[in-house]
Amino acid sequence: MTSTELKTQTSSPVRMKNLSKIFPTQAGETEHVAVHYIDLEIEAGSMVTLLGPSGCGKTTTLRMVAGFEYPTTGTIEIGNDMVTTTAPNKRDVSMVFQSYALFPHLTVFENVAYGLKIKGMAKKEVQQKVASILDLMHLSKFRDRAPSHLSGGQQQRVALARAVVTEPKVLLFDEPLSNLDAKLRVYMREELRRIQQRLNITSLYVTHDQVEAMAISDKVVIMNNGHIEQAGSPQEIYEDPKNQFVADFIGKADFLEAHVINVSEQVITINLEGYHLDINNRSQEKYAVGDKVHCVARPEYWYVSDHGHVKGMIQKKTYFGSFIEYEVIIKNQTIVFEDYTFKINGVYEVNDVIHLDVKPGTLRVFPYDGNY
Ligand SMILES: Nc1ncnc2c1ncn2[C@@H]1O[C@H](COP(=O)(O)OP(=O)(O)OP(=O)(O)O)[C@@H](O)[C@H]1O
Repeated sequence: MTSTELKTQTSSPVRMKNLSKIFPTQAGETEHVAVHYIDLEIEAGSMVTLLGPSGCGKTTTLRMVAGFEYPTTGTIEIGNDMVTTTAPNKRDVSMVFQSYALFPHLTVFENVAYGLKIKGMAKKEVQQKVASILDLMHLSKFRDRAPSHLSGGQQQRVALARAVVTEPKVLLFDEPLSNLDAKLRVYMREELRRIQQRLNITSLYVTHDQVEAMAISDKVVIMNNGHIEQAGSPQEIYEDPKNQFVADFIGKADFLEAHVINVSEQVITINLEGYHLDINNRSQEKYAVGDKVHCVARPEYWYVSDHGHVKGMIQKKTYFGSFIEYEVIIKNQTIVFEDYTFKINGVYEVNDVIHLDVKPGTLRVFPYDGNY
């Protein structure tokens, strides 16, 4: 293989240890802890996404890995190199921005070639390498166009080509798809994941969009107030949220008030509006009989059953094409139930009384917190 062919890289992990960022006091304000002593590893060749509400510290974390901000405490390693305070251009990372940040006066080819020329690569090698990457990104036919003559999606592909052509150790994405319309976002996120996996580049991605995060990530990191609430595969985060914040932030969840009526090593039995439900006892929290708890249920885990544990009346029905969402009143609380089987099993109407059961092992309990 020549150096101009596209390689699947030997990737490097990124390790952040005890990383924090405290922005200094400004006039009239107290100092602000944007990132709060986090530990996080991005495994070699993997895609990790930072997800969380506005202001939770996602961008600041990304910028510390890029070298645009220096941490207040902690360290950042890329492979075997400690880069905590290394200048951005010396740490072998590339960043893809929401704004594309292409050079308007250069063609697509020249934009992608720029970083290689700066590195002093010979002209012939540059030609071959850029041609390979444009081919991989399905951009060859646009090579002589100016960025202004491309669509948003095409411009973002050029930005990605420019970021990966220099074979950086780490690729950083700062909400790269935010400017694209919904359909193009879906297409582009698939493209982006394909390229990241094809080139095996260790990547850190910041987004507000949880579906996007689930679709492209090996690991999703849920941040809140500068802390990591949970890091795990998309499935772990969705199916086994560690706390109320994660359960509430990812997907839909009912937070139902209930009381503990029995606790064994394996099972916590709760009383939900007079109905008794068994829940796997996997929580770190210790519960006692009489404790008030939140019982958290995902809407798609409920199903109608003649002998269902919980009886209620439908008060609202909404059609979403692939499922129907029912709001079911259970005495003083509402269970939201999404029925994906209605095209086979039939439809219920408002005021119908139904019995619901829930898929075993899918309910969670958390300590009662008036915020939910
Ligand atoms: N240069 C700065 N000086 C002072 N405070 C800052 C600075 N940059 C960010 N912050 C604050 O740090 C906190 C975290 O900001 P950050 O941009 O990392 O959040 P975010 O999760 O990326 O938010 P968003 O999703 O809105 O982009 C915010 O409260 C923000 O106001």
